[in-house]
Amino acid sequence: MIADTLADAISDDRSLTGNLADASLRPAYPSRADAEEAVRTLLLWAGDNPDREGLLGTPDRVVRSYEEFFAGYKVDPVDLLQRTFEETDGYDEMVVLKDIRFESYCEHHMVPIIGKAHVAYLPRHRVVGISKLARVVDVYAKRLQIQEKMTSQIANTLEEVLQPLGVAVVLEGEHQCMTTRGIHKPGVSMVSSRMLGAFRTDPATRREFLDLIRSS
Ligand SMILES: Nc1nc2c(ncn2[C@@H]2O[C@H](COP(=O)(O)OP(=O)(O)OP(=O)(O)O)[C@@H](O)[C@H]2O)c(=O)[nH]1
Ligand SMILES: [Zn+2]
Repeated sequence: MIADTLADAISDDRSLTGNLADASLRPAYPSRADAEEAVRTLLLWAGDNPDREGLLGTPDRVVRSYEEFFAGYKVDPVDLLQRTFEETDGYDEMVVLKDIRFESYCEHHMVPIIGKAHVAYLPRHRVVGISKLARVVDVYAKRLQIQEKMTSQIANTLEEVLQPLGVAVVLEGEHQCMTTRGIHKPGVSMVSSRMLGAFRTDPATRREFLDLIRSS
């Protein structure tokens, strides 16, 4: 399902994050003109003149950029996983998709978190198209996030929809709020993980996954 507006998307429980679940706490969805006006205000706040030639098109460009950065609010990740394949001739080993680049946005500072996701699952009966694993990563990345929440959302969705024997998700992210502002520590990356099913209960399964994502 592709929702027409953010308001439609956030009225769907599966797309919800945080307080958006409670309609009474949800502010009205702004018009495009309101969004562009907000960018003009920020240009003024930065100390520049939004009416100078070089900045005249900037509110429109920023709003279009935001549509791209935050496209994940309009997609239901559950829908992405509906097509599965049963004919695997008994395949019952781990499936690992590693080094999936993601671009997300820190919910505290609204600056990029750029990194890699590694996703694995142990199929029960059916497998899913591997591009769909990367699509699920993208849907949650293209929202305002903290890395721990994004890690859990990816793992929980795969578990809920595929009902496999286990799911593992590891994210490595560089947070621009730590590299280009504040503490200014370039080169630092945050690692987060969520292990479910066999990846949580069976140390050998967990080890195999961690070895596979480490090897080049
Ligand atoms: N746990 C976690 N923290 C994050 C993530 N992204 C950013 N942060 C941190 O969120 C915190 C927000 O802290 P605040 O003290 O409210 O904000 P701030 O004054 O801008 O903090 P500084 O970044 O230390 O300048 C900072 O420590 C960030 O490094 C994330 O994905 N997970
Ligand atoms: Zn931040």
